[in-house]
Parts: sequence; structure tokens; C-alpha cells
Amino acid sequence: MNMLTEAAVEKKLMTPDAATTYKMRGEKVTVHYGEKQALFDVDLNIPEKQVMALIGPSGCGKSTFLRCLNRMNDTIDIARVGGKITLDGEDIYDPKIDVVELRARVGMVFQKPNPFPKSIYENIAYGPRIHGLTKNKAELDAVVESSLRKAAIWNEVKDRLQEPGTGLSGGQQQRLCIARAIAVSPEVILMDEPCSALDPIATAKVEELIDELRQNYTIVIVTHSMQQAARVSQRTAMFHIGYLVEEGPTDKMFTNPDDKRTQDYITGRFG
Ligand SMILES: Nc1ncnc2c1ncn2[C@@H]1O[C@H](COP(=O)(O)OP(=O)(O)OP(=O)(O)O)[C@@H](O)[C@H]1O
Repeated sequence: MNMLTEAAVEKKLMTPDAATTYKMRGEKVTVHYGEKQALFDVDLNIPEKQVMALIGPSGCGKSTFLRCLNRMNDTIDIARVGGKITLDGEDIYDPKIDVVELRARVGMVFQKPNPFPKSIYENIAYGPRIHGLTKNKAELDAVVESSLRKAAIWNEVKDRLQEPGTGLSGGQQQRLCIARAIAVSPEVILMDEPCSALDPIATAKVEELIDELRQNYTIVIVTHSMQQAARVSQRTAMFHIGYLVEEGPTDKMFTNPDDKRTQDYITGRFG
């Protein structure tokens, strides 16, 4: 394939149109924390096998929206979610939905790497074991290895699988947490500022990994770094005080946004 064709194919992949498959759809999503409303009628669809960045000033509702996508807000007593969110067309707030299974399909990686206080091996093996994904030790070993390979950390840990996960560097711990999310074969991976606790070298590795992962997974990432959003995402959604301001191809959002608030935010005028 020549360069031009490759670029055209890439562009097509990156530009959702009528043929785009949306992995998740959010329709009129609202969230209240007690009396306080944190999200107002957010309509936002998540294209399959792309990276979508959620940006906006502190407190605008990015993490709140992210947490709606795998019902993590259910764990906050005062949170109430309204509207509709679907995964492959299925309403994830339907009472029939098994939330544990949903969170395996829509995995999450947090701001601060949070490995279990167990061995590197156990950190990865735990999920497949409780979800009954493997039949025996050999299969479990294979899942552990392939998850660590997909998270680009296998070579660094293969000789120390029985050592504690908490003994790794911050960047390694975050890739371990990504491997742990991958181990239960998710379809979507949610990342809430996954690099904010990492140094620039570890950040670069995680960003490289995110770029590789989008071949197989749908990724939604909350980030405060405009550079990071520009580097890793194909689509960007801008939030402001609980509202979705606009959403579009990352290139366009960073060069020619429709809304002045986006322009102001990406040029550092507020936030
Ligand atoms: N557990 C909670 N209880 C009460 N209010 C909350 C809770 N979590 C978030 N909020 C409020 O909801 C609003 C949106 O918060 P959220 O954390 O989603 O914003 P954010 O854009 O992710 O912010 P940041 O960039 O600072 O992480 C804020 O006003 C926040 O104070």
C-alpha cells in the first residue's frame, strides 16, 4: 500500500461517518450527587476500536461520565444516574445486567496505579479465576503471560512473577494494572488520568501502549494533558460545568473547534 492510500485508510478509520460502529452510546445522561447535578443531558457515543479523550476544566464531569460507562457511580451512595447508556445496543442500566460481568467487559484503569498487595502473577490471575475463564493452571499461566505481553510489561517481569506487584516502579505498576484489566478480555477500557502519577518516560510507554491497544479495544481516556489527548486519541469530547460542549475528530478539535470554550481551554485561557 502506498503512503497516500495508507493515509486515506487511516483517515477513514479515524473519521466516524454513517458506517461507524459505536461500541457504546450515551443518550441524555444525567448524574446527580445528592442535590447537586454534575452532568446535564450528555449525548455522547463511543466509536469502536478508537481512543476517545474526555477533556475539560477540573470539576466539569469527565470522570463522572467515564464512571457511568461501567456503572462505577453505583458504588457512590449519593450518585443517581439518568438517561440511557448502551453497550452493543444493550442498556447497561437494565436491572437484568450483571454488574460484575459488565465491569469485566468495560474495564477500568485508575489515576493512581493500584495493584493488589499480592504477587505480579496473582494480580493478573485473580480476574480470570473469579470469572471462571480458565480451566486449569496451564491455561491460567497462558492468560497471565499474554496479558502481560499485551500490556508491554512481560519482558520486565517474566523472571519475577512471584514478587509483589507493589514492588514495581509506578509506570510498571500502571502497565500491570492495564494487564489486569486486559486479563478478563474486556471490550472497552476506561482510563481515568492513567499517567498523572507517572514520569515522562513511563507516560510515553503507557501512551505507546494505548496506541497499540486500540487495535483490539475501545478506549476512553480522561486526561488533563492536551498534548496527551492530541497524541493518543482519534476523537475528543470537551466538557464544561456538566455539559458536553462539543465532540469531534481530535485533529479538528485541536485546530479548528466549533466552540469558543474549547478554543479557550486548549489554548490555556481557562481551566
Ligand atoms: N463522589 C462525589 N460526591 C459528590 N460530588 C461529587 C463526587 N464526585 C464528583 N463530584 C462533583 O461532581 C462534579 C464533577 O466531578 P468530576 O470528578 O466528574 O469532574 P472532573 O471533570 O473529572 O474533574 P477533575 O478533572 O478535577 O478530576 C464536581 O463538581 C465534583 O465536585
